[in-house]
Amino acid sequence: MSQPAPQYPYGEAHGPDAAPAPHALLKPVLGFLGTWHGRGRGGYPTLDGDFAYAQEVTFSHDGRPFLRYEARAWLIDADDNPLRPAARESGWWRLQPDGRVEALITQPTGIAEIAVGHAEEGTVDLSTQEVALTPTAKEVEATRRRYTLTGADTLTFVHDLAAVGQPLQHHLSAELRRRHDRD
Ligand code: HEM
Repeated sequence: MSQPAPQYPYGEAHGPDAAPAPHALLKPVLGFLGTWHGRGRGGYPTLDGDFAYAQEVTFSHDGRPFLRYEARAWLIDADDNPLRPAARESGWWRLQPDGRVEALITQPTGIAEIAVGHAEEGTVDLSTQEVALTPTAKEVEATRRRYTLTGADTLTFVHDLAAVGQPLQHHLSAELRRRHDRD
């Protein structure tokens, strides 16, 4: 008797030419749309040494003036073999008419960030406005994230971190390439 539950009827676009058409406010970030992967290096004064990691990042939209953002990383050895899963996060970048970006980003380590910044052609620079922590999360005070399109298919990412009593400083940098098998 009962009808099948309705399926979500709206599409998700992973590229500027995919449907639905992007909202006009997404113009400064159209080059980010899609899935990226690559390698990076990280470290922090409280850690024993630097580490190498690989990462996959996806930006998509549903026609409204925000991007959906998802990233997952894993540690790798010198031959690119996976060592263990590392940070994951997901969130939303809300584009404003003057190019400001308001971002909401959450991580399974108990950290939720509200970050603000701006998008110009090819770069997005976000700094923490507020961090909320679950009771057992590591003490994170602030972050700064810079994403730069260095070519149509290359994206660099730099992440600074103020946490566990340390001032804002480098935690991660990565160079990502666009994946063409997913659009
Ligand atoms: C590509 C993404 C990331 C990678 C590969 C990464 C990797 C690491 C690694 C390997 C450690 C050492 C502890 C461990 O082995 O788990 C660490 C520590 C830490 N990371 Fe990250 N991380 C990433 C993103 C982030 C982000 C987005 C934040 C915060 C917003 C963050 C905050 C921290 C903090 C607070 C510590 C602990 C430092 C300490 O207790 O001394 N990480 N990270």
